Parts: sequence; C-alpha cells; structure tokens
Amino acid sequence: MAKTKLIIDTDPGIDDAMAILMAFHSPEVEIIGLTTIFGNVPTSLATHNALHLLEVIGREDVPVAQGCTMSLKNVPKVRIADFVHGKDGLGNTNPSPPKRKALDLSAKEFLLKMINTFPGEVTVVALGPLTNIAMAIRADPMFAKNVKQIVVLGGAFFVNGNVNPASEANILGDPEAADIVFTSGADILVVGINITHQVVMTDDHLKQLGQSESAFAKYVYEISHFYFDYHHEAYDMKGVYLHDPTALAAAVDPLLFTFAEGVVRVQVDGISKGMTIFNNTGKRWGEVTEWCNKPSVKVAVTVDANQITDMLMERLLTDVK
Ligand SMILES: O=c1[nH]cnc2c1ncn2[C@@H]1O[C@H](CO)[C@@H](O)[C@H]1O
Repeated sequence: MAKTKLIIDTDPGIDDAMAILMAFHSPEVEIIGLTTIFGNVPTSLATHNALHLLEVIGREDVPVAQGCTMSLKNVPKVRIADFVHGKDGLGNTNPSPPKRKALDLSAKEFLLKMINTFPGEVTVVALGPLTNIAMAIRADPMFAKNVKQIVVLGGAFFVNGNVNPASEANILGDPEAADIVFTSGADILVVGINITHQVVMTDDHLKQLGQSESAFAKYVYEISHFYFDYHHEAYDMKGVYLHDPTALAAAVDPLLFTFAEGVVRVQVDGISKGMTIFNNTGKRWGEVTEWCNKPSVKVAVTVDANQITDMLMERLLTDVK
C-alpha cells in the first residue's frame, strides 16, 4: 500500500521530538516536511530544533518551513511552555546550532504548495497551535478539500484542560485559528488530552530507553529528564503523558482509537477562552445555535493506550540505519 505523505506542524518540544523520531521509524508514512509554530518554544527556536532533530535522524533531505510567530490576532505567545520542556525546548540539553536553514517558503506557503501538488494525498499532523493551518485554509478554499486529513493534537473533551480547568495548551495558543480549522470542512481527527492523559511512558520505560543501544532511544533518554521532572512535580505521577506521539499514532493507525462525530466550536474569549465544546448529542435544537450547519469532525473518545506506548517504545528501540 502507498505510504501516506505526512507534514508535521510542530513546536519541538520533548514530546514533539518523540513523535518526530517515531514518525521516521513508521513504515506506514513518508514525512515530506516539517512546519514550525510557537507553543512549547517560540517559532524561531522551533525551527532550530526541527532542523536539529532532522540532523539527529540523518534526514537532512527533509525540508523545514518556518511558520507564524504570533496567533491570528497578532498576540505573541506570552506563555511559552519552557517549564515543561526547558529553555531550549529539548530538556536543556543545548543542541548544537543546525547546519541547514529553513526554506524560503513560509509554513503556510509550503502547506499550500504540497497540498496542491499532491491533492488528496497529504495528511497534516498538527502538534501545536493551529495558526499555520488556519492561514492556509483562509488563503485557499480548496485546501480543506484537498488535504487528505488533519490530525489535531489539542482540546480537552469532557475533561479539564492542562493550562487551566477550561483550556488545553495548543488550543489556547490560538483559539481563533482552532475554530477556523475545526469548522473548515476538512477531514479532521482530534486527539485531546482526555485521550493523551491515558497514554503514559513510565519511569521504567525511560530506564529501558537509557539502557538501549539504539541511537533514537538514547537521544530520547537524554532530552526527557526535564519532561519527567515536570510530570513528577505537576501531576505526582511516575511517568509522562505521551501527547504528541499519540497524535502521530492516530495518523499511522486510527484503529487504535474510537471516534465520535460532531461539530466542535472553540471559546475565543472570557474565562473559558480556549475551551473546546463538542456537540454530538444528535438533538434537534429548538433554536439556531453556533454549532448548527457547521461541518463535523471526529473526536477521539477511546484509545488503546498500551498499544500506543508499546508502538512508541518499539519504534524508538529499533535502529533502522
Ligand atoms: O501544563 C502545560 N502547559 C503548557 N503546555 C503543556 C502543558 N503540559 C503539556 N503541555 C504541552 O502542550 C501539549 C499538550 O497540551 C503538548 O505538546 C505538551 O508538550
């Protein structure tokens, strides 16, 4: 079967790095580019880290396109998650400056170019705020039709957020962009923290990575201490949430999840700014609501969590070079 072409829109980020390494050991997909966004780190550092990761992986043939530095409302991300990922985004391991540069094309331009070149063939895995993707949707009405699928890591469905009780970090990073993407009519899978908080890499798994001879496993071991320390402290757990690798797994094998279909809207202001509100009641509402006559998305509601952790471990522990 033909491999699915993937573009990973990313803000690396320790769990982004895990997802990117996993993707390059996933025979089901072919990564045709990385695009960058703010979130875990500012955008320029995300670009730096994306280029660095491709060097670690030995895939300097894969292009990187730099994305937006601010949200659609031109609000700079004031809340960069360096307390989760370290100042450098990679657990304060101080990666050496990359040898390559990003493309001259912006992330939006690269997304449009790839989706027009390969209509119906490219899946975008969005691991950060959705600004780049919303820009592409706004620039070209055919984008939503021609993208094969958009897999979104974001939102908190029927559970609390992780920035505050209402909102999850990626959606809060650009709520307007998220609302544009969710109501665009594209084929969308949404993996929220109601799912990713079930998928855990334990302290024992990390030890196993550290003892391995695999270059990918060793690299993840090195960068992950900061991320583990944060989870020990913030959640009192002996492990970490595998947010980004879980979204990548949904692109590789959606059968590891079940999905419910319905309209998702995003709260763009007030105390619940960034909240994702999903209507899958099937109710014929007595009055017109902001959810009426909008396209549906597929929201993940169950997950085979152990399978995903096993998949990540197996793919990190295998050296394919
Ligand atoms: O407490 C947090 N604040 C901000 N970002 C976080 C936090 N925990 C995890 N992430 C990051 O945001 C995405 C999932 O929401 C993931 O990319 C994760 O690395």
